[in-house]
Parts: sequence; C-alpha cells; structure tokens
Amino acid sequence: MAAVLRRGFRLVSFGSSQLLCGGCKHGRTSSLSICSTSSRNSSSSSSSSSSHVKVDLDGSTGIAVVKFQSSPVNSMSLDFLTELCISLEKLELDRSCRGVILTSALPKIFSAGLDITEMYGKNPEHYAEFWKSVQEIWLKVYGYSKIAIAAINGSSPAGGCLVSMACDYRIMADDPRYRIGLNEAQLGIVAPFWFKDTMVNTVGFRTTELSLQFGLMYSPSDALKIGLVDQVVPEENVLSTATETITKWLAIPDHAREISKSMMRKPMVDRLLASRESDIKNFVNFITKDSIQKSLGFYMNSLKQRKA
Ligand SMILES: CCCCCCCC/C=C\C/C=C/C(=O)SCCNC(=O)CCNC(=O)[C@H](O)C(C)(C)COP(=O)(O)OP(=O)(O)OC[C@H]1O[C@@H](n2cnc3c(N)ncnc32)[C@H](O)[C@@H]1OP(=O)(O)O
Repeated sequence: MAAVLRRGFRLVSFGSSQLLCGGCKHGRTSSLSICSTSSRNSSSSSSSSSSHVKVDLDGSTGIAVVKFQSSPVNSMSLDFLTELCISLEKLELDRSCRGVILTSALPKIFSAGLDITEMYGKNPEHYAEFWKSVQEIWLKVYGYSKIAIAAINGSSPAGGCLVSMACDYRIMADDPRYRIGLNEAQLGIVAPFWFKDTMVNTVGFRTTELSLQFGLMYSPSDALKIGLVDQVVPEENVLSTATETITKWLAIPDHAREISKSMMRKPMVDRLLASRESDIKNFVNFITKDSIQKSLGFYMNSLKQRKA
C-alpha cells in the first residue's frame, strides 16, 4: 500500500491510448490505513471499514459499494478525503473490482460538502494541505478508470455535488427536502475553475452560469430537469437502481468504455494537473482574506443558529 501511496499520478498505456490513473499523496496515510479493518471471503468478496468510509466489494459481480459514514453530515474533512482517496485507489488497483457505487451510510445526507472547519481559522500550510486533498479526490473520481455511479441518498451541496458530478452517472432519492448544487456563492466563496468546468460538462454553460452566480441548490426533480442527476427514484430503491445501472455499464467491454471516458475527461484532468500549485496558491490567498474568513464564520454561525 505504501508503494501505491508514494506513487504520483501516472499514465498507464492501454493499447494506443493512455488512461489516467491517480495517486493519493497526502503523506499522512499510514495512521489512517492502520485503523481500517478488512475481511475477504472465499468468493473474493471483501469488506473494509475505516472511520469515515466503508467498502463492500462483491467479488462475484465486481461491484464495490463505498459508503460515507462520517457523522453527523459526511462533511469532507482532510481525514475523510484521505480515506476516501485511499479506498478508491485500492479498488482501482483490485482486478476483481470493475465499478464502484458511492453512497452514504447516514440518513438524509449524501455529503455536506467540504468541511468548513478545515477552511476556517487555520494556518496557510493547513489550507494548502487540505486543498491538495480536495484536488486529489476530484482527480481520482473524475479520472477513475473504473465505472463510478453516485447513489445520492440525501442532500449534496458544494463538494458533495462535485464528487457526484465527477461520477459517470447519478441517481438521486426523490425526497423533495433534499438539495443538490454548487452553493459556494451563498457562503461568500467562489467555486474554482475545475468545479465550474465539471458542472459545465454536466449541465451546460448557461445553467452553470446561473447556478454558480446564485449558488443554486436544486430539488431532485429540478436537478433531473437540468441534467444534474440522471435518474430520480424512491429512496428505498436508490442503491438497487444503482446496482442495476452499473450492471448495464458492465456489459460494455472495459477497455472500450475506459478509453472513451479518458478521451472525454483527460483534457480537464490535465488542466488541473498542469496548474495544481497555482490553484493551491490561489485557494490559500483567497481563503486567508479577512473578508472570506468573516463570511465563513458568519455562515457557520448561521448553520448553528438555524438548529437552535
Ligand atoms: C478567485 C477564485 C479563487 C478560488 C478559490 C476557491 C475557493 C473555493 C473554496 C471552497 C469550495 C467549497 C466547497 C464546499 O463544499 S463548502 C461547504 C458547503 N456546504 C454547505 O453549505 C452545507 C452546509 N450544511 C447544511 O446545509 C446542513 O448542515 C445539511 C443540509 C448538510 C444538513 O442539515 P441537518 O441535518 O439539519 O444538520 P445540521 O445543519 O444541524 O448540521 C449538523 C452539524 O454539522 C455541521 N455542518 C454542516 N455542514 C457542515 C460543513 N460543510 N462543514 C462543517 N460542518 C458542517 C453543522 O454546523 C452542525 O454542527 P453542530 O451545530 O456543531 O452540531
């Protein structure tokens, strides 16, 4: 595992094409992976669990279900992002896995997005490390060589929406209380270019323009209308629909699907890979501004007050 983690992003030759293969390089992985437990049975199915992520791989179908289990709202902290990245990397390297379903083990929430406490009141070094891990999860999911389906069984703002959009297909629970979208503007922050481009590639330019400027959050039925999700189904059917859907994708020869995906996504992945350092600098400059810290502090208080 350590060897896997030390390796950076690389291109793997596949016939005449090169596929993207990510590496999760946080340099803080060993303590996290030591905490995980795993088991494998005779049909090569396996389960593993760490504090934020649970993985069940069915060796007979090649489908892995990756469940977020970070109470209370699956906010994406540095630890969460690191564990998720490691889990996805392991599955990408596991020949018995052909596709993953990302979903939540918690009720009502897919993911509350990036953990705001990681972006508030900390030092620039911390912000840089955190942002690098955000870049890594996007590079990993968007450039994933295997099939990735989001089974969105709850609200999914901002970073939660980004990870969903980075998957190949999205199925959302039809509860009208759930919301999904890039709401950064409502926090007084700005979605970076690769969040924006991921949305443009999902719903088109004009819808993204309106969504980003207003920080719009969509109900499942509105998300379906604009193409932010591909299917809306009763909550109890989200996982079974995701399994049926991934089975259809599995009928396509892996190499043809993989190369087609890479052809569509590689230019965007390359753009971030080429500007990772400047993107981190931009983020740190932006997030350390007094006015931005003030906005985030105000937003966090408003979340707490809403509850009271
Ligand atoms: C010029 C260009 C420069 C480029 C610079 C780039 C800058 C871009 C920077 C960052 C991009 C940001 C991406 C993000 O993802 S920001 C996060 C956005 N997320 C949200 O807005 C969601 C906020 N949360 C909610 O709306 C709700 O909590 C909910 C719908 C998810 C769940 O509601 P509910 O079940 O009612 O739970 P509570 O609201 O009661 O929350 C429980 C508990 O959790 C805390 N919490 C919620 N969300 C977060 C979060 N994202 N991070 C940290 N903590 C969170 C909440 O405060 C409660 O805490 P408690 O009171 O202590 O219990």
